Amino acid sequence: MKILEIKDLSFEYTKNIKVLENINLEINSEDFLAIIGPNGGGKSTLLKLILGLLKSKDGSIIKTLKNEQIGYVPQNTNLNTDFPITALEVVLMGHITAKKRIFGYAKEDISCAKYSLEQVGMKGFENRKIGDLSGGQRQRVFIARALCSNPKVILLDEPTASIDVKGQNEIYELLKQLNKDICIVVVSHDISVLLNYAKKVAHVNKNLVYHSLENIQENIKTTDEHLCEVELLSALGKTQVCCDHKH
Ligand SMILES: Nc1ncnc2c1ncn2[C@@H]1O[C@H](COP(=O)(O)OP(=O)(O)OP(=O)(O)O)[C@@H](O)[C@H]1O
Repeated sequence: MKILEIKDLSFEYTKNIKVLENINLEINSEDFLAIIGPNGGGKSTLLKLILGLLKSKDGSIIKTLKNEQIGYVPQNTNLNTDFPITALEVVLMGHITAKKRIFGYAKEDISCAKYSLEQVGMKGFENRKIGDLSGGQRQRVFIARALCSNPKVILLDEPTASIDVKGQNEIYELLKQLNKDICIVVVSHDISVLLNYAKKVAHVNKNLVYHSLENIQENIKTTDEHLCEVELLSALGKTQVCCDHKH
């Protein structure tokens, strides 16, 4: 099912300097879409437009979802890890109805937050301080926070930045599990990891070039731990992957 359609979308922060130009993209409920591209290419801007945090005058974004059905895991979550807040409290922050009352959170909000932690493999960590968790565990907590509103799609901006290769794979395995029920859209530079999980790739560098990966993933697997973006794009080019884009 189509959940989002972007048509002829352009965006500029500064007048006459386009950061995104003529973007066309369709996202379906079962997708695992990787958004790749160089620094400053416009990936985060595209996510913010999808989330409605930025608005554009040019083009349209048609969503069949309510805003609360879109989960978001931002880049470099700006959380002071010295702040004495527990994993459970971080997750509760993502619960739209959760309000701290005089005697604490409502029982149903707490059980929902606990279930989200369980979904990301963090059962038993509810009362651990967020600052005491590893980078990978902390990222799972932020994914649990996004899961709280029962989203149909989760957008993640560089979810594995500063996490080691083992931790990256664990996060992507988790996303693969979640993708059984939820559409996943990930901005990432971790090309080799993404290759094993993404079903589609959108390369964003002001324009958007779309690739379906389904039939070529096997061909471009390498023994290297890290496949750089140039190698990936060259592999995509060699295998003549069809792109439904206009240059
Ligand atoms: N708030 C802003 N005001 C003005 N320009 C901005 C703003 N945010 C981003 N930009 C500019 O827009 C362009 C795209 O930035 P964006 O953060 O979307 O790129 P990105 O592909 O996500 O980059 P990275 O991979 O480095 O995170 C860059 O040139 C950036 O400097």
